[in-house]
Amino acid sequence: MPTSEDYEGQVPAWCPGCGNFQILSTIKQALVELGIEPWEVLLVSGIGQSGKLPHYMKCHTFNGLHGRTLPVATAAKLANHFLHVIAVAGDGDCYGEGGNHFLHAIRKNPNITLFVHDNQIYGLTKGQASPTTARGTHTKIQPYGISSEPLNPLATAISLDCSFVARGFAGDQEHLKELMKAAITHKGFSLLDILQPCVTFNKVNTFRWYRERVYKLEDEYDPYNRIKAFERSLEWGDKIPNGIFYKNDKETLEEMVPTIRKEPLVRQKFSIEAVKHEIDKFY
Ligand SMILES: Cc1ncc(C[n+]2csc(CCOP(=O)(O)OP(=O)(O)O)c2C)c(N)n1
Repeated sequence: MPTSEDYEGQVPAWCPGCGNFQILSTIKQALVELGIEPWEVLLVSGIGQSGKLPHYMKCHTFNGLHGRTLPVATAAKLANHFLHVIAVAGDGDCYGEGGNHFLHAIRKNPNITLFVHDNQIYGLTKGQASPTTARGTHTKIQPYGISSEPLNPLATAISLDCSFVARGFAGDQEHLKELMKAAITHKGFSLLDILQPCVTFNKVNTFRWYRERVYKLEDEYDPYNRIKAFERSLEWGDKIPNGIFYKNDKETLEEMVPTIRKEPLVRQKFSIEAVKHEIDKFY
C-alpha cells in the first residue's frame, strides 16, 4: 500500500496560507486511501499557480501549455487507459484559455478526473479577473469593475450532461477528500471545482468568507436528477452548496473505441495492416 511519503515531491513555492496547500495534501491523502500507487497516476497541468502542483508530487506528470490541460489528459488516457489520469487547472486555465477544451472534453467523456483550483482570479500573473470573478469586482487592471457575468462551471457542465459534477472547499479537507475519491473512482469525465482562497490577490473570497457560506448537499439529495442538479448549481451568495451535484453512468470515450477495448494502445504492436483492417470494417 502506498503512503503519503511515496508521493512527496519538491517543496511548494506558493504564498503562505494559500488554499493550494490543502488541495495538494488532500490529493495525496485521497490517492493513498484509494490504494493507488504513484506509478499508476498521471497528473497533467497547464500554467498557473495551480499548474505547479504536479511539480510537488512524485508520480507521472506532464506540465503543458496554458489552457491545454484537457487535450493532453485525453490523449494520454487514450494512449494508456490503465492509468488514472488527473488534470489540475486554475479557473483561468480551464474556463478561460482552455474554455473551448472544457466544453468538448465533457462532450467526449474520457474517463479522466479534473480538479479546478477555483480562486476566482488569475493568481500567477498577479490578480487580473478570471472567468469566475464576480461582476463588478475591481482589480488593478479593471479599476472600473468587471463588466462580464461570471461563468458558472457547474451549471455549464450539467447542461452538457457531464458524467460527474461536484464542488468542494479547500478549507474542509475531510469533505474534499471524499469528493476527490468519488471523482477519481467515477467512470467518466469528472469535474471537481474546488473553492480555493488566494490570500494575496483575492481579498473578497477568503477562507472566512467561504466558511460563513458553504454547506453540504443534504443526504437525501439525488445526484442523478439533472434538472434539480441544474437548479442547485445556480445557488450562490449567502449560501453555497458543496457536494456531488450530478452524475450519470454513460459510456466513456475509451469504451467507444473498439481498438483499445482489450489492450491499451501503448501495449499494442503497431501494424499498418491492422489499422487498414479496422478501417475496412467500417467502410
Ligand atoms: C496562451 C497564454 N496566455 C496567457 C499566459 C499568461 N498566463 C500565465 S498563467 C495565467 C493565469 C493563471 O490563472 P489561473 O489559471 O486562474 O491559475 P492560478 O495562477 O490562479 O492558479 C496567465 C494569463 C500564458 N502563459 N499563455
